[in-house]
Amino acid sequence: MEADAKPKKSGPRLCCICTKRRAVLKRPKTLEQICRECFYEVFEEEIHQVIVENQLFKPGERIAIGASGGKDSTVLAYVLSELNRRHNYGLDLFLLSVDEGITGYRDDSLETVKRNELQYGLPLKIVSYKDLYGWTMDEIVKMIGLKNNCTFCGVFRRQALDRGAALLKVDKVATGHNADDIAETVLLNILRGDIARLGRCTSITTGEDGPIPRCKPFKYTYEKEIVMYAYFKKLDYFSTECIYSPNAYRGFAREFIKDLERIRPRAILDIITSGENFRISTSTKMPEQGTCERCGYISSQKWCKACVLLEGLNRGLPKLGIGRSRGLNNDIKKDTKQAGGTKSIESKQCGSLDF
Ligand SMILES: Nc1ncnc2c1ncn2[C@@H]1O[C@H](COP(=O)(O)OP(=O)(O)OP(=O)(O)O)[C@@H](O)[C@H]1O
Repeated sequence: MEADAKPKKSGPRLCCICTKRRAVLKRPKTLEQICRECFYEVFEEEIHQVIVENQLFKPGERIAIGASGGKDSTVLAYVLSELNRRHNYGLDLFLLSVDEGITGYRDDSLETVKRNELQYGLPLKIVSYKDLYGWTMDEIVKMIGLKNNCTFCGVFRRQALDRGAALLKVDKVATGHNADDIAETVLLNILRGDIARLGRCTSITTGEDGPIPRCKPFKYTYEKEIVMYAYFKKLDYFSTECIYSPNAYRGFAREFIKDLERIRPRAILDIITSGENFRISTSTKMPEQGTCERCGYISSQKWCKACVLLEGLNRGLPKLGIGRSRGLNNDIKKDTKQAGGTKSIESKQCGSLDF
């Protein structure tokens, strides 16, 4: 080194978007070093673009936000109400919570949602498994144990959200499913060979043929960015995992995706794109949509999954609706010589593979 060549002073790294303010974070999706203000802007703007490009909402619509009190739905409620104001979407927003009856988990997270109701000025409706089905998850777990309890919870929650949405008379339900959730579900559906669900799990809007459509404004939003946003904005959310969720298979898929993301952040978006581009062979038998003969809810079987599971619980035979090849619908089918012979590809072990 020459005597007069002094090492350059390295000042604070500047945000690579505005090039003015100091960079305080590395954006997980792109690894760009950016400032807090630019992070808020790109985060919110990307969600706005997704909403506009996919025409998720129409002016004047009533929208229920599925609010669990967790980070995703809390950020969704906050960002949707901000965007609604800023861009004049003209939406009537509501918070809709399902109380599964899990002591030490949902009761605490619902307290968070009640605070969010005041913080964001969004009316809240709570529907409970106890009122709808006569059972809390605590009671179900007491009867069936920890194995398969997610099946009950997932199936009941799906229907409970629809029923709550009907009570609120909303046009659509928006949920906080994020890009990581969707990539994980693509992978799980491939691993299980679940073609029907693989075909629809990447759709940003689902259930348009059912009672109330659902949409996922966070389809392309990374979980790490949601956590960062909630942290910097100091949003009030509940961060404990469900005490009854020992779903190891899903856990492995989640870890695998996190490992891929560490090496290559784009992996999450690429898995979603792969899921979107799968083509279902025309010879694959798909379930036909009908209505449950018992409760009138959408179902591809004689009875919907919730009624089958409930019947099992009430008869003291909780395994009745679990699994693929056995179960009440098959008994019903046999009894009534229902249309057929097609093996059901609807009844899977994990209740949350469908959004
Ligand atoms: N009990 C509930 N009541 C209302 N909506 C719910 C409930 N549980 C889940 N949801 C909706 O489904 C989405 C995905 O739920 P999931 O159980 O995968 O939780 P998550 O990914 O941890 O999301 P969150 O951080 O919002 O809890 C949530 O973001 C929310 O919109």
